[in-house]
Amino acid sequence: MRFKCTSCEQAVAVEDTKPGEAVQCGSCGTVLNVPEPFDTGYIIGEFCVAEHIGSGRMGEVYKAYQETLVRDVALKVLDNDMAEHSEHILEFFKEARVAARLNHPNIVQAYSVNEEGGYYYLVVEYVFGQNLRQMIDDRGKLPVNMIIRLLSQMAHALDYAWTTEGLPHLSVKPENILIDSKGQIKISDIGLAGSRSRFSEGDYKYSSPEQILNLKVDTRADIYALGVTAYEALAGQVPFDGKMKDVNKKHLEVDALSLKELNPSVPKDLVTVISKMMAKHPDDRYMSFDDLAKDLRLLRRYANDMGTTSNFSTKIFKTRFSFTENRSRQRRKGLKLQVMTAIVTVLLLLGIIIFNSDKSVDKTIKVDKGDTKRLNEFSILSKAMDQSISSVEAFTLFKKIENFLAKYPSSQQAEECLEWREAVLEIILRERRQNDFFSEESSLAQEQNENLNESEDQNLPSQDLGELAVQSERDSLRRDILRFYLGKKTSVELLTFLKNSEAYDPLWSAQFAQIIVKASEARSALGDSGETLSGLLIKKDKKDIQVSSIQNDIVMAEVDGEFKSFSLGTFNLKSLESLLALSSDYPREDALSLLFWFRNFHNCVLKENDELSDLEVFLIEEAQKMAKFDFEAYLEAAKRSWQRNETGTALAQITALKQKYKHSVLYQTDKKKVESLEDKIKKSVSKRGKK
Ligand SMILES: Nc1ncnc2c1ncn2[C@@H]1O[C@H](COP(=O)(O)OP(=O)(O)OP(=O)(O)O)[C@@H](O)[C@H]1O
Repeated sequence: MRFKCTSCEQAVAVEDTKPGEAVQCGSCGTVLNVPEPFDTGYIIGEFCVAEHIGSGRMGEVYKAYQETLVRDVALKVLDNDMAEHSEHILEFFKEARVAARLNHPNIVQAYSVNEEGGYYYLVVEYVFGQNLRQMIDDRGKLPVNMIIRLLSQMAHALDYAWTTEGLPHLSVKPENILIDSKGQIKISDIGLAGSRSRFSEGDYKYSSPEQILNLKVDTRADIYALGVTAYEALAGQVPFDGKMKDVNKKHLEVDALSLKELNPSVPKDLVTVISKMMAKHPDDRYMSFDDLAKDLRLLRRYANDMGTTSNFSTKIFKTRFSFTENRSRQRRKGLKLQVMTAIVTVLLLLGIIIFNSDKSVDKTIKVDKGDTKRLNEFSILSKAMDQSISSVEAFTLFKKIENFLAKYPSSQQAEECLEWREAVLEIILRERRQNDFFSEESSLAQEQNENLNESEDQNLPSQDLGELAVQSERDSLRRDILRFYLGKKTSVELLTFLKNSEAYDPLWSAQFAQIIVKASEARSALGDSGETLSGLLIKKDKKDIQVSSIQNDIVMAEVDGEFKSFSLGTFNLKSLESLLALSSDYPREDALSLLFWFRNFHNCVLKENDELSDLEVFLIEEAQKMAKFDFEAYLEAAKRSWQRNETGTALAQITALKQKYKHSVLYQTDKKKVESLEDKIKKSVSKRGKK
């Protein structure tokens, strides 16, 4: 484990020691006591724990500092109970990945999800401020304007999550609403509904009737919970209090006490909005957060005029509100009916399961011929199980088994498949643990090499499995990574990203991590000191040449014992070198370094007719797109300068364009266009000269 020395602030790494034992700091010699995991100073991944913030259903929450990115973060560490179940971990990772895709000013940003030493933790934006629970506890009833603002911001965030990812929050409550020091509202834990609900019965005081009844839920369940939250913040008490059983009953059947009576300063219109949010039947609520946001906008617009007697906007609300008292009552009846139906259904199901459990497998479901082949693949895996199966293969197989189960959930073969799925998951997790290559910077390269050698030495268990490993899931992940890479992300960001994706595709991530590290080295060598990239093998005029150095657009290389220089623009399109001729400045270096290292990393030299890997093809395509963009931008700039009569600039621009692209396909294709513009510019220049 690692922790920070309290004296010199350097990281101290210790092995086989227990918390409380005395050790000496390797840097300054101070004698220190080994802290408990997650005590202040404890280091996990690249995060140094600062303090414990609180506890939730998923586990403990800590404030920590991320030195590489110089920022505070919050670490949400999974409970041991939860971390013991591989399927929960997988779900946690899956949900965290979806959460990380969300990007909204009113949503606590999820950064990454990691594992170290058996601890699984989510890293999220740290919100410096208070949560709504603390505010209600400290201040009692909160101001009307603040709640309208809170509702609006929450509505935007929840609408965004629902419309972009189809994610309901399903745990909206004051504890999850954070208010930062500038008054900005941020909702936390979005996307983690499944992981959270595993270990508790839920936030019953905020649960919508449909959640209580276990019916299908959508974003309207969040509308209900947010209504309850707003009610509590304004009334200083929840609408329904007591034991879970009683509260559930009240959610289903009882109307809350009048908010107006509990807090006369709440305007009638706001009372109406909150009542509509808390309607028992989802159809009587706002249909979406967007609808709610519209009413809130109206409320805010008139906020200055709002008073206890104001009813200026009632007209507007009335036209929008779709429900009447009558309909509401009908709904309630309907709801009761649904409760009865739900109970009867559960009893029936229980009956069926108890008395006729054999029939839960429908043996008549036939597996298609094509899909029977899949089962053979699964059985091949079974034989190869104890041999070396890479995690990539395991992951692909896992996906396949999942698909099979989704298609034939109650077939005879499903049971066997479930067992295989479990076993495959084990492999994935085992590999994940083995690939923990980010724990120590210094041993990074060595560990990666080990991982790589291991994977190279592996005998692929079968042709079938080998093919399985090249599946689309993996490719899309690669694409993400490459986009990141080409999108000028820093290496640190990329490494963090890889660390997360490693759970998904550990082997490839490990390889790519090495490429990134090396490519960054190459890039900095290219950029600053002009140091060599000697040793790189590239293909030129059908010969393998060894690069001596690359600077700007010039490659120095030894060919037949002689040092020669080449313009990068002269490299063949189909080889990886063509990237240089095609891409614009920054990405060109990145992409090329990456490709060089990719090739060298695999100890192979690109031959003229070599088939390019998917990765390379993709990189080349990306580079081509970027180059096209760059080329057109040059052309457009020259044209504009010429139109503005800035002929000197125009000439310089067109000359630069030609110099940069004269060897590229882009130039060949648009040669006429370039030359005709050049002609026009030159004519203007000479006209000016004559004048
Ligand atoms: N990103 C964050 N920044 C600052 N404090 C946070 C952050 N996330 C959570 N907290 C605080 O940590 C505590 C525990 O949060 P957590 O989300 O784990 O549990 P909860 O919301 O109280 O309950 P539940 O797990 O049921 O959602 C809360 O007091 C919360 O305000």
